[in-house]
Amino acid sequence: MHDALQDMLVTPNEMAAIDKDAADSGIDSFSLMRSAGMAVSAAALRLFPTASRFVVLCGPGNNGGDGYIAAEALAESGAQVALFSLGDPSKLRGDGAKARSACRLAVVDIGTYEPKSGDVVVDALFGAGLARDLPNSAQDVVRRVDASRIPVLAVDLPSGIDGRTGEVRGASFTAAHTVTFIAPKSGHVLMPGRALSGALEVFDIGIPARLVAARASDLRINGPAIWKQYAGGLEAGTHKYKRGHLAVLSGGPASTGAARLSAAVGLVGGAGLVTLGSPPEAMAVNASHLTAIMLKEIGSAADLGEWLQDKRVIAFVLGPGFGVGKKARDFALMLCDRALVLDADGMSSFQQAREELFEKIAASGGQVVMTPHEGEFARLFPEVAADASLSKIEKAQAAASLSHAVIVYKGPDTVVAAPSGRAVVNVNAPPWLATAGSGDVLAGIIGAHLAQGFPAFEAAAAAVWRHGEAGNRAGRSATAETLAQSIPPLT
Ligand SMILES: NC(=O)C1=CN([C@@H]2O[C@H](COP(=O)(O)OP(=O)(O)OC[C@H]3O[C@@H](n4cnc5c(N)ncnc54)[C@H](OP(=O)(O)O)[C@@H]3O)[C@@H](O)[C@H]2O)[C@@H](O)CC1
Ligand SMILES: Nc1ncnc2c1ncn2[C@@H]1O[C@H](COP(=O)(O)OP(=O)(O)O)[C@@H](O)[C@H]1O
Ligand SMILES: [K+]
Repeated sequence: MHDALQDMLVTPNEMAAIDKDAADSGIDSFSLMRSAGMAVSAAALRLFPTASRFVVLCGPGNNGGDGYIAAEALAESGAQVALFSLGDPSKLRGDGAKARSACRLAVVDIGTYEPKSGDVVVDALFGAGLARDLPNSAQDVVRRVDASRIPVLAVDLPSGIDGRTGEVRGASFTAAHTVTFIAPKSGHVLMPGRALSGALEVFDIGIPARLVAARASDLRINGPAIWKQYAGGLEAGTHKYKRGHLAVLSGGPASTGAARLSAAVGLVGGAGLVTLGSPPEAMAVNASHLTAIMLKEIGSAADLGEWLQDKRVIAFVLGPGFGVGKKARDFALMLCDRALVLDADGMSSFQQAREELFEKIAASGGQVVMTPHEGEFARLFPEVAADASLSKIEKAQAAASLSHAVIVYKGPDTVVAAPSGRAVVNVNAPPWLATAGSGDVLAGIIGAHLAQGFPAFEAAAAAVWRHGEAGNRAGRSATAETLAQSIPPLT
């Protein structure tokens, strides 16, 4: 596969540009539509061999055009097909009109469709061109189909999903399976679009890879291709300092567990050594719970300053259980020129002082990763969080640009974004990662990667992926402790 196409994600606008480039290069757009429609019909027959009737719902644009091609192909194969249209099919234009006239089935208004058991709905109402909320007549049919629980095969996107944001526009079908073309759209991987798309199949309708690659942005689905160049095997002659020294800063005596969890994960994640920096009053409790992790008393900024003289301490994790306040701010500002994971309390401490942090990150040139969940994101980037026009990807990109840090915007569809705009969306995380301490585990894996010399973006992307894999290995009863034991090796 062309390198630029590996795991690529496109927005509907980029898809439209690719489409136009294809037409300008002399490719017949109707032949693309025919390939798309044929792929849908093949998927319908393959996935639903016992369907008693395929109900093809066609919209007013090219998504509907794909539907007419699929309906004709299904009928040709001998299947029972019923065809419904949203709006007057005589108003179809261009390829859509051509597809309608090549379909010999009678078409009736969508308002008359009553779902019956044994039906399979082929949803070709709207795809990438959905520009506003679904019209009421489409929302009504979505509700009827939902209530009847008959399976839905979506063409390109479940109608109602915004292909850029993954959000529901009024209402959306819940598809068992979606056949999309050329590349997944961001709306297929962002929630709730990902959950509503069901299994996603990407079909190559024949647009040359060079045309697609020319429009490919720096947006990908997260996977090993992103970081594999930093995750090579260990050389036989390595030693623990070469593998990297990670430091994790502990909170006070009543809240030490989170930092110890990150520290333990740091070793599993591949750092050669991990030291827990502890305030004096928490030394005893930390000492009583540590074995392979080293312990150092770090009570004040002066202690930290002295420790920073040791350039072999490569990376730092600050935030888990640390406590919100001036000490966290002082420590964070001292660490901006190193490799730093600023998590939890480390970020929340800057709610009223973020400019100071962002300026320091910009001026210091370190490798800083921030890991907000939705609440922390809204605290640190309220104006971005409140902008309803932005997708989660765009929000993470805006936050990275504002803060000059790599942003890991956590959740079921974690987005990692760099200040340059480069971004990945993670898709391997199971819902049981939502368990107390799971974020501390993630911070520890990122720290381990930074200690090993990964650049911040790759460190974060690889960690989010390994965290997801750990969840899959640990299974549904995962706790932060079992997650920590289930992190897969880097290669
Ligand atoms: N990419 C490719 O190479 C290929 C793509 N292909 C297929 O093309 C699909 C994209 O086609 P598309 O651009 O015509 O968009 P589509 O989703 O059919 O909707 C647009 C129509 O709906 C209308 N409309 C929009 N929102 C509305 C609303 N809420 N309520 C009412 N109306 C609304 C809008 O009208 P307008 O907004 O202009 O008034 C317009 O008429 C893509 O998903 C894939 O299936 C394949 O054929 C193979 C090649
Ligand atoms: N529904 C979900 N599906 C997959 N991953 C999730 C889901 N909810 C949360 N996560 C992941 O679990 C982790 C939770 O981190 P965080 O919110 O900081 O929790 P904690 O503070 O309890 O450690 C994040 O990596 C997040 O992406
Ligand atoms: K659709």
